Amino acid sequence: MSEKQTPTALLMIFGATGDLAKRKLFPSIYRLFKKGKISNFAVVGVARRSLTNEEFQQNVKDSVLTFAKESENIDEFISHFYYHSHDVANSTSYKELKEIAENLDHQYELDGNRVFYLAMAPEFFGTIAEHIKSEGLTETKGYKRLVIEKPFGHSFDSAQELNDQLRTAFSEDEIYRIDHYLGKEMVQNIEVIRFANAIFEPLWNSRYISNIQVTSSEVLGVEERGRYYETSGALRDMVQNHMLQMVALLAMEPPIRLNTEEIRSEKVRALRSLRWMKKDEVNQYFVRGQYGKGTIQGQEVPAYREEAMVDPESNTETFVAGKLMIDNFRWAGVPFYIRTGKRMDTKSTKIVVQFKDIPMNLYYKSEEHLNPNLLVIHIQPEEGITLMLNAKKTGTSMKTTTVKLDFANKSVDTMNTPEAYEKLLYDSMRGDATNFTHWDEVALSWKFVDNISEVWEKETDPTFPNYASGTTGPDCADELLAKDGNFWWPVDNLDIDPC
Ligand SMILES: NC(=O)C1=CN([C@@H]2O[C@H](COP(=O)(O)OP(=O)(O)OC[C@H]3O[C@@H](n4cnc5c(N)ncnc54)[C@H](OP(=O)(O)O)[C@@H]3O)[C@@H](O)[C@H]2O)C=CC1
Ligand SMILES: O=C1O[C@H](COP(=O)(O)O)[C@@H](O)[C@H](O)[C@H]1O
Repeated sequence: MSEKQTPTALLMIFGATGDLAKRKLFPSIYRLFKKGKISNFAVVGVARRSLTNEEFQQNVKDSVLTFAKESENIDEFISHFYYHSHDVANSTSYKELKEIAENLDHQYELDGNRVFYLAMAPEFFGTIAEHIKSEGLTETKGYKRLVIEKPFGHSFDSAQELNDQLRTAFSEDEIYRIDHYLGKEMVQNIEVIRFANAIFEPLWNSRYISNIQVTSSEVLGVEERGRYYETSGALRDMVQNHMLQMVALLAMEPPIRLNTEEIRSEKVRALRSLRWMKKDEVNQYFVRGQYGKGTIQGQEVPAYREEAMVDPESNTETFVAGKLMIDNFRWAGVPFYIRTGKRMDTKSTKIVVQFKDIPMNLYYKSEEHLNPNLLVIHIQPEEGITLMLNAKKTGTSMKTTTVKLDFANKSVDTMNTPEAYEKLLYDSMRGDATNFTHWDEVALSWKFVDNISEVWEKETDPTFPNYASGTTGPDCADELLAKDGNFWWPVDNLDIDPC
């Protein structure tokens, strides 16, 4: 697992003038530097446009000041940054990069350790990896690792093709596939909540749990990503990766050791247990939606079909809800409900574990309504855990009331936070691949999602747009749970009645 607590490495960022580098990567590297987690390091930014080292360093500085909002030792920090103007298809340019890498290796005593971070459009991933290998950048006495952004393919077949290309240059244990949800504090906490608490693990099965709900709702629309989103939709954009990863962590068996291989192998087993749907069953288990216009925080927002670079008759889903069944001994009969959507009423990612009702109502009082116990894991924007219990109302009567036990972690940004990238970058530099997705997980997730998209791509949904922006999504999502006698627990305020 962790190789070294203060790793030394040359970080080569392909796509260093892009949005991800500016908003997430530079502020994250800065935080690692500021906390003293890295000191012997150098960064080579690689992108198409022509920039001097000084101009690039100024960009990095601006990004840190804007997104990390800090400036301590900033000039020392940016002195570690270098720039190389480069076209991904140009072999000569990789030779120049090799020379730069060797010089920096020597100058910063980096032991030949190299992390290649691909923060570029996915169509370039394979070409870059092949050139890195063919032009000798992987010939180094230290480690070589490839960190790769999403999306990892568009289907199982394209993901496999990409994987084969990457594997010509890097072995599986050198490939770090980013799923930024795995860097989130409370997603990493799922295992600890489950396996470090005697009060949960014995109950974590079909005897005591009625259903588990995982919601990731966003207020933002597709913004300027219409072109990408039209080919992706919520199913590929969120379900194939983040949602299934959270389900795998909730459903997996306790690993025999808390190391990368054992955790991954349990996640793979959980994904392998997902019930396979026949084509004519897909719409019984999964429903979709597309946002229409609406009002969010007092502002009118356009419908998805009116967004830039979106087909005015688009059939792309911006919302997905699904019922996953995990056909193994532990979970037989327990639905895992997932939902994710854009332009919803709240930005929130939450997991609600609903326990089964107790076998008798308190003292057989039929008029007394008892709420089920709930364990709520708040992933974002607030981070924490809530346990909903029943207790006696204060006073002389024996009436019950629901009480909340709350633990709140420090609140972080409402967005895809740099903290997640900070942890993942650090892990990639010190060789801990636990919170990255193994090819086996990617392959299983794609096969599951392909089965759904193959059905949806053949059927235009005549109800689109079927939810107004600023709402909790389409009615079909509520009907999906109502068929089972269940309902979605609200994600913004658990004190109110279920939605
Ligand atoms: N932005 C985000 O928040 C997130 C992004 N991602 C993923 O990260 C990756 C990068 O996204 P993002 O930063 O938004 O993309 P951008 O479009 O903002 O940046 C693209 C980068 O690629 C460079 N580039 C483009 N063509 C070439 C080429 N032929 N040769 C060399 N460099 C080239 C650009 O350089 P130049 O500008 O000089 O042309 C630029 O640095 C994508 O895979 C995306 O899916 C994942 C999660 C979130
Ligand atoms: O990967 C993605 O995630 C973001 C949501 O991330 P979050 O950390 O803000 O929950 C989503 O907006 C984007 O479409 C998707 O590509």
